[in-house]
Amino acid sequence: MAQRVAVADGGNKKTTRVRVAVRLRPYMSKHDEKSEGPCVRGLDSQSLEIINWRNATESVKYQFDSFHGEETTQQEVFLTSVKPILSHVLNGQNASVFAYGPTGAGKTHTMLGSPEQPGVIPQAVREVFHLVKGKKEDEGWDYSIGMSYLEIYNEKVLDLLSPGSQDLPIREDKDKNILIPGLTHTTISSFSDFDKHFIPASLNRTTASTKLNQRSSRSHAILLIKVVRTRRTFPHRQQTGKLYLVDLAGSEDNRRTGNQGIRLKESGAINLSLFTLSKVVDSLNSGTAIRVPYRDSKLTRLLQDSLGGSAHSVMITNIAPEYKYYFDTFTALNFAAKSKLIVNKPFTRETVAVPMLPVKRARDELEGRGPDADPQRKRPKEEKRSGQEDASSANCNSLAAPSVMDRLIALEKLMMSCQGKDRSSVLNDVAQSRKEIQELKEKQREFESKALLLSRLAGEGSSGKHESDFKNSTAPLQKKQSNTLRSIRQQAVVQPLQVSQLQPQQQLITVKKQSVCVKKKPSNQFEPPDGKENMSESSWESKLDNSVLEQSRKKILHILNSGSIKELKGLQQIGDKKAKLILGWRELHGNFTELEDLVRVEGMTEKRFSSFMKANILSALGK
Ligand SMILES: Nc1ncnc2c1ncn2[C@@H]1O[C@H](COP(=O)(O)OP(=O)(O)OP(=O)(O)O)[C@@H](O)[C@H]1O
Repeated sequence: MAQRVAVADGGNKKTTRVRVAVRLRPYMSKHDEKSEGPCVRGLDSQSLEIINWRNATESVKYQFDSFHGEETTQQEVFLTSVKPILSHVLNGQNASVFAYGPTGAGKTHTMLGSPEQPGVIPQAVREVFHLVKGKKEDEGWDYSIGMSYLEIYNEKVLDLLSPGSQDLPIREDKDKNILIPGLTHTTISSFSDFDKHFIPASLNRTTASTKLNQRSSRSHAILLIKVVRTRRTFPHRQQTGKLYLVDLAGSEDNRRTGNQGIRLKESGAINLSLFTLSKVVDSLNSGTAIRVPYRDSKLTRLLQDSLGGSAHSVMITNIAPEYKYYFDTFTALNFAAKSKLIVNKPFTRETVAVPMLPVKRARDELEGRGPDADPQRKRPKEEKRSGQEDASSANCNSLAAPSVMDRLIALEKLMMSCQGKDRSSVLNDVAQSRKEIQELKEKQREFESKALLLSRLAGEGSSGKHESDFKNSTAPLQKKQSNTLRSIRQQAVVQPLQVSQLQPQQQLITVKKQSVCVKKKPSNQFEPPDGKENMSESSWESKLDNSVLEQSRKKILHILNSGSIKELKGLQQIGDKKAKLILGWRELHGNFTELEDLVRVEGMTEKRFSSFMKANILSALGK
């Protein structure tokens, strides 16, 4: 009888790094309503540059294991990034290839492709058969190849070869191999045999139409190719190599995808598992983590024996060049480049004087007094700033108000300086900043129709003055200056949140007050919902000393913002499900600004919140 042997990698326990490739999808004008042109482009076979959000005349350069530009063919991607790891699978080692990136950036195209342009999956399977054929002739091993195909949808493991099956469990055997009992495993004898099973199973994958992609993948699709080789002679040693080919669901910003209801829930699960994946890749690549957080999502748990350890892994990060993907691209690049050398362009900054609207103007806009105030009046405080920032805000498609800009600058510095540190807090900050930016951008759009044309100096004064410091022969990457863009620039300066005398916290509240979707109540003055029961729910608060109450609230907020699942579950009325929802919310939106934000978590009504507060504060006081 065949004996199973544990597969070791020459006794070397060192965790291998995840190789990172980036693929840029061709520019598509249909994704660029404002005709702004691309905001990212390749430099050479390993690096690319993206326009700096702080100043469109600058760019930031990233370097990866490989970069595949817009022109790269499916075959080139396969040959450079995937083929080199396949031979290991025949030697009983594990490997994984996964496509990561924003929705609509080309993951499915890269992994699956089309009959005319087959992607990584068909090419890799063909290659495995080819390699096995080559091996058989001279070595004393018999090979058998099998496949399983599953999707992780809303944190459920579903068998795509057996549609309609239930959520499958993920287990680990004593040799630390990951198993999925009940998952269909089919032996395949040729590539056409594979196709016969794979193509109909692919149609079982959960997809749906979102604003950004008509056929957006709503699940992570995972193809497992297992190669088992058995020694022909006694004692018939057997080795199993696993190859995971993964088409991840897109990382999403729900404001842009227009997701609601079920799509929003799917998106929460998608983003949560991608966040965990980013932590796992980060831990593996930094080499400093004591514990790689594989168990925090089904996706990473399933890939545990094929990602890190002695496995060979490649992440292909897909990005799109259009401006509307800018922040998704930026985030994806920062994720992908975490363990890479991020080269920050050393710019000689020229100060460009940009006339800014007075602070009052923004208020006038907010209060509906119209934009008739003197457009030449300047904000004294803003003028004292470096000038560089003024130029930035004008040039950069009005991405952010100063407070957010400051925050992003700090964040960017942090990202560049903390290689090797745990970056989950940085990622949280990124999520928070993105949220703020989105809110600001929405606000801007509201005022778009009212905004007066301000000064053309904002962009024109600076756009020709800076020269790219990149040592490449290509022309500087600059945004096309469409009419629409100009008007957006001008909105940058009428951004109502540039009220410099407000503290950041106050500014945030201002945004939220204007926001349609955020219910806001001043902290410490939580108004109870209507109804008898609620009246009694609130009366207990008035019996407590204010400072005691405030202290308890702070403690609860602290746990909500930094507690692990276990710590969250330590709170009254928070079970496993709610703790996970809170964690998920936090990962998507960043920290809770105040306790009342909790009502934004799925299933937390105001009534429940009220009762949650009472239970927790009273229990903390031992009442
Ligand atoms: N390199 C490429 N060359 C040509 N077309 C491409 C390329 N990459 C992507 N596309 C096209 O762009 C569109 C979106 O790509 P795709 O569906 O692969 O994105 P995705 O990242 O898988 O999106 P989602 O996460 O929503 O599933 C498709 O029409 C696809 O054919």
